[in-house]
This record gives sequence, structure tokens and C-alpha cells, in this order.
Amino acid sequence: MATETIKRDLEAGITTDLKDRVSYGGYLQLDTLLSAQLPLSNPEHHDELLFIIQHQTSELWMKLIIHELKAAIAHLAVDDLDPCLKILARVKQIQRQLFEQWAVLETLTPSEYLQFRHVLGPASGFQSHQYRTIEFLLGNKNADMIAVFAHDPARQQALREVLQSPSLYDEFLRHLARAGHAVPAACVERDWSQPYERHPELIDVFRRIYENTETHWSSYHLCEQLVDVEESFQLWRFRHMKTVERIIGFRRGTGGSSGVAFLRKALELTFFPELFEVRTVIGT
Ligand code: HEM
Ligand SMILES: N[C@@H](CC(=O)c1ccccc1NC=O)C(=O)O
Repeated sequence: MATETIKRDLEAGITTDLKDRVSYGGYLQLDTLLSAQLPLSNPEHHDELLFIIQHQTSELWMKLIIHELKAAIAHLAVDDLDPCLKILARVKQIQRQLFEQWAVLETLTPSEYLQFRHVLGPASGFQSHQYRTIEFLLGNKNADMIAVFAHDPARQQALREVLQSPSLYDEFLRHLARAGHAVPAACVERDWSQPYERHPELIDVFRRIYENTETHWSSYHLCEQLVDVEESFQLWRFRHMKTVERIIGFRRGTGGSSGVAFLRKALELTFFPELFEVRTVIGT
């Protein structure tokens, strides 16, 4: 039998002269991106690159989530629900990428991680300003969280500004008030930097929406998108906690917290409490 060569020919139309033109690597700033992985272990530990890239890809996706959530908030502020719905559908898919990515890091064993953990010093994901920005944009306001950015006043100020602005949920409630729903005045105007307090009156607002879906279709759809986003966020937190548990057990974190116990407490936090509470009462 004749030997068959497996080869794809370059088509005549394929551009090969990219001098002074927009190229793949140039457009994407790949020199910058791919030179930003600098393991600290010496001699370099094989698995430190995995650790760095898992974090960097997570931070890139977080950058996009922030971009999208800020746009969603701006659309809600002018009662533009349709683009907001589309954005949240995208955010949900990015979140899926983020929580499914834990499977990659979970191939790191405790033995491997402990061989380079010491190079991390006091660094910790607790100091991720993008993660904290997302939490604030979604409405988990906690001024104490910005203390760890004291070494970087510009970042700390940027976070303070997000802390002091209405969250996605705040803007949704303001929209509902403008649309004629009986939203308590305390939800429409308040000190946005304070933690959100649940308002039982809102359960009736959401009950009306969930029991009259035809009349309130867009709001109903948005409620469900918010529930998706919260659930995806919780799945990320849960998988982070389980990954940490299997890699460092119940050791303290490099950031100084109790570790797994601290992460587990975050699972009790909720961004949109009334949207979960309404589920118990509709149809009753
Ligand atoms: C071996 C892998 C990892 C371990 C052992 C680990 C461990 C921990 C621990 C113990 C904390 C609590 C704070 C502390 O005392 O340090 C924490 C917080 C955090 N980590 Fe990780 N982590 C890992 C990977 C990641 C990755 C890949 C990300 C993605 C960006 C991440 C993001 C975060 C964030 C955002 C927090 C703050 C969570 C909160 O405030 O509730 N971690 N991590
Ligand atoms: N807190 C982790 C260290 C850690 O995971 C970490 C260290 C530096 C940069 C990001 C990290 N990721 C998440 O916390 C630990 O206690 O091992």
C-alpha cells in the first residue's frame, strides 16, 4: 500500500506578509500576556505554572464579568431590561467557565502544592481586587474587605467607589419601584455602602411578578437571571472551598484566615435574599 502523506496545503489566499499590519499576536498583545508567568520557586517547581495560569485565566474572566456587570447596571438605571437580560446570560456562561476550571487545579496534589506554597508568603486570593469588585457589584457590600488594599491607595479608592454605588440588585429594585411595584422607600434611596438588609415587603413584590408572569415577563425573566448568577457564584465558592480542602486540608490560609472554615462561612451569604424566599410562598 502506498504511503499517504497527511498534510494540509497552504491556500494561495492565506496572508503571510504581516509586516507593519495587524497580526494575531500583535492585536492580542501576546508578548505581554505570555511573559507574565513568573514562577518564584527555585529551582522552578513544575506545577507552579499551573497555579499561576489558573489564577490569571480566572482574573481575565473576572475582568470581563466586571465589564459586563457595570454595563448591566447602567442599562437597569435607564429601565432598559432587554440588553441587561442578554448580558446576564453571558455572565452566567463566564461563571460556568470559572467554576468548571476548578477541575484543572484539582489535579494539583497536596504533596505538589506544599513544595512551592512557601513562595506565596502572605499573598492570597483574599487580595483579589477584581473578585471583591464583583462581590460589591452584585451587592455583597462589606467595607472591611477593602482593608487589605491599604498598600495600594488607587485600587482601594476604586473599590470604595464601587462599594458606595448601587449594586445590580439595588438598581433592579429601583427599576421595579419606577415601574410601579410597591418597593420599600428604604430600597430606593439609602447608603449603598452598607450591607444589604432584607425587606419582607419585597417578597410580596416578587410574589406578584411570579404569580403574573405574562404581565411582568421581563422582570420575571430578570429575576430568574439573577437567581442563575447567584447560584453560579455559590458553585464557584463551593468548588473553591472543596479544592482548598483537598489540597491544604484544615491548615490556615496564607492570607491569615482559618482557611476552609472561613471559606465555608461565605456559602451562607446571599446577594438576592428575597428572590430565594419568594420561592417558598408562591402559589400558597
Ligand atoms: C491551591 C489552590 C488554592 C488554595 C489552597 C486556596 C486557598 C484559599 C484560602 C485558605 C483562602 C482564605 C483566605 C486566606 O486565609 O488565604 C482563599 C481565599 C480566596 N481565594 Fe483561594 N485558594 C486557591 C486557589 C484559588 C484560585 C485559583 C482562585 C482564583 C482566583 C482563588 C481565589 C480566592 C479568592 C477570591 C478568595 C477570597 C474569598 C472570600 O473572600 O470569600 N483561590 N483561598
Ligand atoms: N491562600 C492560599 C494561597 C493561594 O491560594 C494564593 C496565593 C497567592 C495568590 C493567589 C492565591 N490563591 C487563592 O487564594 C493558601 O493558603 O495556600
